[in-house]
Amino acid sequence: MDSTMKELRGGKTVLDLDPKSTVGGGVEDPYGEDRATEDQLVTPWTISVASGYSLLRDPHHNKGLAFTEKERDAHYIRGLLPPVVMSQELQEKKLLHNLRQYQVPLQKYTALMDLAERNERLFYKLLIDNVEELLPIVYTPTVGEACQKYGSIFQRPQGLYISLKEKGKILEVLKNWPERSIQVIVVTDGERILGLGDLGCQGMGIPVGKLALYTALGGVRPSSCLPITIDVGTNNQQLLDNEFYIGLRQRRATGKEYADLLHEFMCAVKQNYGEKVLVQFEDFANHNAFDLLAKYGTTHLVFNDDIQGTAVVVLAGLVSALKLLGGTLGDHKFLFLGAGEAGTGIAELIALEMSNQTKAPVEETRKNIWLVDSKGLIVSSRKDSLQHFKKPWAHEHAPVTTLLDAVKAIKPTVLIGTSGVGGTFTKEVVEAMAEFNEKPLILALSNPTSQSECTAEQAYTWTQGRAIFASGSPFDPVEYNGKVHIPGQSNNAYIFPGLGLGLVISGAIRVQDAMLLAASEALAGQVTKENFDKGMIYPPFTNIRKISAHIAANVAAKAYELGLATRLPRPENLVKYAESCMYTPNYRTYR
Ligand SMILES: O=C([O-])CC(=O)C(=O)O
Ligand SMILES: [Mg+2]
Repeated sequence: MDSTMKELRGGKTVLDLDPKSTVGGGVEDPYGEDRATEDQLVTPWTISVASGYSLLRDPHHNKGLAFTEKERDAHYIRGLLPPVVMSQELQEKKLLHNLRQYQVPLQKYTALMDLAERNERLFYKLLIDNVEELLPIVYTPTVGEACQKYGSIFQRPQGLYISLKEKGKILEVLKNWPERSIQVIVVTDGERILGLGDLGCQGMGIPVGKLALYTALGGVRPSSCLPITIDVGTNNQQLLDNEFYIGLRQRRATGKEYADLLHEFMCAVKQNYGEKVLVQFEDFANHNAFDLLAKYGTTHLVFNDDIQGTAVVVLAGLVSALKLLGGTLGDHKFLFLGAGEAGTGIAELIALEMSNQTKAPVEETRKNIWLVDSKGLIVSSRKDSLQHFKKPWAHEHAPVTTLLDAVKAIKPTVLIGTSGVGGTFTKEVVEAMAEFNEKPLILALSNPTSQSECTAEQAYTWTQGRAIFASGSPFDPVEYNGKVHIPGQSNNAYIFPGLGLGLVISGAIRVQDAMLLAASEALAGQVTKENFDKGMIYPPFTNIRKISAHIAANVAAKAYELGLATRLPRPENLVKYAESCMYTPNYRTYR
């Protein structure tokens, strides 16, 4: 096989396999070097490094104590390590043991980020093998606290920072990133980090966390992932006053200045990486998120995780909840608290799916869905003063100012919280839901845990154990009246890794609603009878790589059907193909 020379930072050279090997009946394999076959693990690439010292400090190649005697001789490592040779499994066991000694989640977070910086494969092996335990550390909720304290805990940059200072030079900045074949970018401007508000440049923890999940949960190769934070300032005065703040010390640029920087960024991304690179918008504020998605949705491969990813995971949860509740989507009535990205995004996807099922126009199916924002129920008399994304939901109704009154007036079967404000599903609200629903479906989706509209325990207690409950952030199982209830985690982490993998392996060039529905259907299809018997509406995260492969396959199939896939010919068995493309973190043998 061909080899290519790659310059390592510090002037060392590594011989690497050409990542564009051809596999699977002539289909160009986007993952090349990272296919998970046994063959690959025992007859791996050729690597020759001028200095063993630099090999030990390169997180992509470092294996620490797992370097074998032969490798220590061949790659100038002898003496640079203690004599013992340790297996990856034993290294993993040791790390897990050490992590469990920390009482504070943020300490676990920094320990895991240090590991990623030191030994990437061990980091991913640990994360994949212990996903349920470590997801709340690397991701929501701990990542939220990490962003709040990012300036203080900052050690090394983990992604690309593009600030107003880089205006006119964004293409050059992209070229400074050491990897060239980027397939997925997650970008934030930090203005609405989870439900925590404007964290400015410190929002970087979010793209880093999301992309760690792209690799661990979706099998996208780490070197193909690029976290980016766009810094246009922050309106968070506490951060501006904090001496350790890492971002621009100015208030947010808006209007043309903002739009121009974003436009330069989007153009530079396409110019540098081509049209098949996926750009995932993450945690932008409402007033930019919808506009960016609309503006670039027709020219770039873009996806908004908060509008679309959250919608897909919630729709999947609703479809599987129907197995417990009975009826069709059209038989249910939905009430949202929160009419921003997540609220209106979910509402629109539900209305679309209802319309597909009943053939009624979407203008009709929307009428089963009601939204409450900070000023009360969204009704037609408020139309003039509403932001454009709220207008489709302004139905005929007398004004209602509180959530409790809205619940009493609308009598929803499903209550969905996307408000970003913790504790807003009060006892009265939840009890009202339980009054006219045998099994009230309650989704408290705001993140992190502190912003959840109610806790799992509250939902089960206030409904005498009758609620079907899921939340954005994880909650432990709750015992009520001798029965254990397992809350679902309705988080877009179920979706974006598989959806992104599907886009990448099919070479898709656009995201369309039909692909979102395909992703949702695939997730709902992964909930087993055993899960339903336990009252679960989502499968456990332990199976997430298999789930992601099914989501990827369904999304890719839809991309081919719509003529949006460029990777030809279409592989016959897309699930198998998706699985075969997934990155595995096991060490390779270096010859
Ligand atoms: O990051 C998460 O856990 C889910 C999400 O996108 C958000 O809350 O903004
Ligand atoms: Mg988000």
